[in-house]
Amino acid sequence: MFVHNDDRVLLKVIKYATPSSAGAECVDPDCNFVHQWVHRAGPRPEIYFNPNEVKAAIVTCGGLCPGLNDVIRQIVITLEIYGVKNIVGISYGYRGLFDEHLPEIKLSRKVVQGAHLSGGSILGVSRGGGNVPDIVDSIQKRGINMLFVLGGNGTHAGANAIHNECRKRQMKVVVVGVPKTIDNDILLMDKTFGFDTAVEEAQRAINAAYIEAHSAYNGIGIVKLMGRHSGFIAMHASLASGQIDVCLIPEVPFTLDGPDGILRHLQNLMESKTSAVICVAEGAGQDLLEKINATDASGNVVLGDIGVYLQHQIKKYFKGINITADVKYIDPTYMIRACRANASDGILCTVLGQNAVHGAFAGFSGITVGICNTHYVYLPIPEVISYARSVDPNSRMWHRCLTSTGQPDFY
Ligand SMILES: Nc1ncnc2c1ncn2[C@@H]1O[C@H](COP(=O)(O)OP(=O)(O)O)[C@@H](O)[C@H]1O
Ligand SMILES: O=P(O)(O)OC[C@H]1O[C@](O)(COP(=O)(O)O)[C@@H](O)[C@@H]1O
Ligand SMILES: [Mg+2]
Repeated sequence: MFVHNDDRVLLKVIKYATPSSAGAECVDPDCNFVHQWVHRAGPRPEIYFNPNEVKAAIVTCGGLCPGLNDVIRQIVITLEIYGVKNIVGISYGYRGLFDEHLPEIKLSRKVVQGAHLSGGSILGVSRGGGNVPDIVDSIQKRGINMLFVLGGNGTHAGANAIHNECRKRQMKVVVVGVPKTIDNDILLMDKTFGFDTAVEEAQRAINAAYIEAHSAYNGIGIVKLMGRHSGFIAMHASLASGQIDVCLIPEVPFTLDGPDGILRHLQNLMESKTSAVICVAEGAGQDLLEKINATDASGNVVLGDIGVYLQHQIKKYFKGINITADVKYIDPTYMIRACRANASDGILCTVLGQNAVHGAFAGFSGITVGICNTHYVYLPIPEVISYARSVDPNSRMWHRCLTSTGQPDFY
């Protein structure tokens, strides 16, 4: 069963009645519906490559994310179904494309069969390094003509630059991305793989913090979750657990001190229910911390530890008002990131991997695959990385989260 090249998927599916409807995005006062669509993903009847002439390479970049191995596995399996025999893995992200000491890893169904049973990436990951012309020289030298790039915003910026350089050199090479970000910060898609697993795994940490807090006299638990600029994991994990009293995300500023601050709210919670659990995203409250003024190898800003800071400030506050408080801090971030994908992400990874290969065989390049309104689509890379997706503080989901925690505005 083939997909027609003119099949389209709508990006927006709500027709708002008025600009005042919750979450309305209207272009005019009547909220007329504007059709915005993207290509439907899937196999085409005509293929652009002779499978015998394909050398496919897969590379995984950036931080780890549950599901990387599932996607690698499915790309390999689907390529073999198309009849491709020359499939390689690139070691340690883009580094494997410029460091000549890192050999290619020969991939086949046999090699990847059980890869999804563990977390991480069988190919390894890395941040930073590499200039695009050197990477494209290496692609040319190795005879790679299909490149599958698994990574986040930075990786996709690299993938797009590689695609443009290949076009400039008139190379018959397709570059297809599969968005990997546990933070779920890629635009235009329902979610990215690994996010669901992260939310699920975070429940274990939240539950531990809850039990500790509820078993202690005036217990306060703090759980820090990933999310550099986007609080999706913290928001969804808080909503899922129903055990969180205060959820803090990068998109919503807060104060600690004063009558509207978090510390006073915690004091009220100790008086009313004798325990509290806080879920904080790593990028939250950075304005309260001393700037580190450093970036990682990829140029991402290094954040201060908001969890440690909160723990310290809460302890100091309760000591100052002479109230006993037992504060416990849990940072499960790397334990979550190293997990294998759950069932729902396993399906997402499988379908994304299959569609990445269909897109490459259709001859599309500079694209990435995603799920949009429950349908699988191909999106142009520049569109999805024009900025990082973040939680809208006016969104219904954030308000649902606030209703669930019962927290006030902290400013
Ligand atoms: N603007 C860019 N152009 C080219 N390559 C980039 C760019 N930004 C990041 N990269 C490369 O992409 C890789 C992954 O980036 P990083 O930010 O660490 O992870 P993520 O892809 O998850 O955002 C790194 O090797 C980095 O050097
Ligand atoms: O310790 P590392 O590798 O820098 O990773 C930490 C970062 O990785 C993430 O989980 C995801 O980041 P990427 O999308 O860039 O891989 C961030 O939330 C976090 O700040
Ligand atoms: Mg990045």
